[in-house]
Amino acid sequence: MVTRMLFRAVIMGPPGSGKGTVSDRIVKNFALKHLSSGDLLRTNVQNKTEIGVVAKSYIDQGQLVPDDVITRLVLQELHKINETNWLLDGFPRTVPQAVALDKAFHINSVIDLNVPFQTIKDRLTARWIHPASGRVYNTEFNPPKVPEVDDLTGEPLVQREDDKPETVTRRLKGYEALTRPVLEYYQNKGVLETFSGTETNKIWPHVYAFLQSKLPDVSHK
Ligand SMILES: Nc1nc2c(ncn2[C@@H]2O[C@H](COP(=O)(O)OP(=O)(O)O)[C@@H](O)[C@H]2O)c(=O)[nH]1
Ligand SMILES: Nc1ncnc2c1ncn2[C@@H]1O[C@H](COP(=O)(O)OP(=O)(O)O)[C@@H](O)[C@H]1O
Repeated sequence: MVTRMLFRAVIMGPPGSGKGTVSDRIVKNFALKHLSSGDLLRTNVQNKTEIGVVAKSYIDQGQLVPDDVITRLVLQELHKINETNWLLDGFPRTVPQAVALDKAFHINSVIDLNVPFQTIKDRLTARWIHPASGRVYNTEFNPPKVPEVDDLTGEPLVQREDDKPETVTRRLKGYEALTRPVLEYYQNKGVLETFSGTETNKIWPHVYAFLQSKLPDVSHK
């Protein structure tokens, strides 16, 4: 069956560990579709959809959106890209989400970015995003060509409401309590691949080599 040959990966790591940045590099180098639960939620918030209205208060407070809401949203999107290899970013974040995902798809690999919390706190205060595309900048690491302006569209960049220091602390605590068990869940299934470090540029070559070993037949750009 064709679906058996498809590559389904998840990228995990605490908020600010570089999931979006690494995912960007992955899609530039491998034939994978990237789906970010955070981007998906922010689009819904922006468009004031029913889900967006519910999700906003959770996101702004640095809390997770209820499992049933996010699971329905993400699975619906994944079914739309059923025919392609994909990389899921930001989901699952709880064990019930992982169980629900397992029921729908077979996950081949879980890429875990293991970055110290102090490094993350420093990074997130310098994060700027282009909401419409999900493009991510950092005033120190990858600044836009013109401050506070998106390189491609010229539109203004914004700082995320949930990147305020006190909200970041709450998100990191939530990660420890609710998401770390998901790493154990995947470890037990034998699909967890952990990449540790404090700099994306040093972690990236290892992720690249790992994916090359998993996706040998994918055409590289
Ligand atoms: N200083 C620094 N910033 C980084 C590095 N890697 C990513 N960033 C920035 O850190 C922030 C968080 O990265 P992001 O990819 O959005 O993480 P995510 O929340 O896990 O998706 C962004 O502003 C990135 O541009 C790095 O190696 N060093
Ligand atoms: N799988 C999920 N389960 C519950 N809430 C989620 C999920 N994915 C995203 N969210 C909500 O969206 C917010 C932003 O997520 P995301 O953009 O992935 O953050 P980061 O990339 O900084 O980890 C989270 O703090 C949470 O409120």
